[in-house]
Amino acid sequence: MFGKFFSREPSNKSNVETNENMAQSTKDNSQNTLIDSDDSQVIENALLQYRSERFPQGILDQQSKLRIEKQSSNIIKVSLTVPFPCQGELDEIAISLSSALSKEVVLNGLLNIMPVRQFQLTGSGQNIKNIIAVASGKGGVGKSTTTVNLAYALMSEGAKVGILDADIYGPSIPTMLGLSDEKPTSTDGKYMTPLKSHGLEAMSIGFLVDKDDATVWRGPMASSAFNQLLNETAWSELDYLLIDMPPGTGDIQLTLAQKVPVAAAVIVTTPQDIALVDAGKGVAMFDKVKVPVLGIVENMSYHTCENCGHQSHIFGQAGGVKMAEHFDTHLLGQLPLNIDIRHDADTGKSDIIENSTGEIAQQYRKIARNIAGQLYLQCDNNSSQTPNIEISLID
Ligand SMILES: Nc1ncnc2c1ncn2[C@@H]1O[C@H](COP(=O)(O)OP(=O)(O)OP(=O)(O)O)[C@@H](O)[C@H]1O
Repeated sequence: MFGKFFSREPSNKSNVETNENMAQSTKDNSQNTLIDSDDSQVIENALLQYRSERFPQGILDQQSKLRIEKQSSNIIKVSLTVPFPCQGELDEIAISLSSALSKEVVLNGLLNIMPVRQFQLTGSGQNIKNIIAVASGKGGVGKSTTTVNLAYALMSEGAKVGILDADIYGPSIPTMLGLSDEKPTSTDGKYMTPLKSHGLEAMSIGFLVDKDDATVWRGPMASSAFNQLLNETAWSELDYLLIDMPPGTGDIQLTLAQKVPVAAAVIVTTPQDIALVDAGKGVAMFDKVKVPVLGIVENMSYHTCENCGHQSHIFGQAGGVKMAEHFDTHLLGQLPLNIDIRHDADTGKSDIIENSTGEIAQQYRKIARNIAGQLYLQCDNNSSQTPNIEISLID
């Protein structure tokens, strides 16, 4: 995978101070903790040349700072600034570097996320960098389950994340986060403190009123309840706030999409024809209010038999792929119909937090990286600029 990265050609970036020079300058002081300049060159070249779906123009961009430290004779620690959460991808690069150098290489991403449409909470000075709406045209496709798991997955990738449950008519987030018996409190009588599950901040109408009361609300009432939830919650400084939108594409959804400074939207669907038609309406709705759609997550795409490993496509096959092509958007990922996903959602557990390198967690984490990466690529103007790399070598 990394064959092409390990050529020893000198970097053509004039502003890159070579590790050899830096190594030379510190050599006399700390001979035994000094990093081998060959190792450092291999790491630098690998990162400079690294390309992926999420980093078509390279992982070291204009703001990148690369720091290469030797932790012990056999461990090299590398920190680099990244424009969106992608720790899982850095871990994969680290594995390849470790095997190439026969030393343990640890890659640590320092987040430098540019806000696309920053939301400032009135009176608190706190900012939410990016609000992402998660929507589905049709109910029951697993939108809330996917929102919760993607929020945990973004956290596992390194981001600070919150969830706002805008599914006023059927708030399921409290149950999915294991917070159904909790009530928010307020320290100043003005703002509600969001509830937390494994560090994920959450607010839902389900924390405040009885489920049955909310289901009879009409449009304006639902809309004002939603505004209160967003504006009267004392969110921390968040990188991403995911909004679990009510299912459908009617007036309520349209009003919500217009009222909130949503940076982008993600559409969840199953591969069934009927769900896909409705998901298409979701794409059209966001187009209408000029909110970029980052792509489609196909949920319940396939089921893998626990006994023989056979994959069956219970709800049809390739629907999400066709839909993404039709709407000229991205298929952000496909998730299995899986009993653990259902069990976690019903019992308020999170396999992603408890086993962040497990198979299901890796699937959600990859989609989370695709979402954050697409937001960066589609909406951030700096993404195409030439790298200006600062490299420091610490001994
Ligand atoms: N990938 C999956 N594998 C197994 N079960 C799933 C999966 N995704 C969702 N589910 C289950 O499907 C049911 C519906 O999911 P969920 O409530 O997330 O759907 P929704 O689209 O948000 O529904 P609504 O539109 O009614 O709010 C839940 O019981 C959930 O546990």
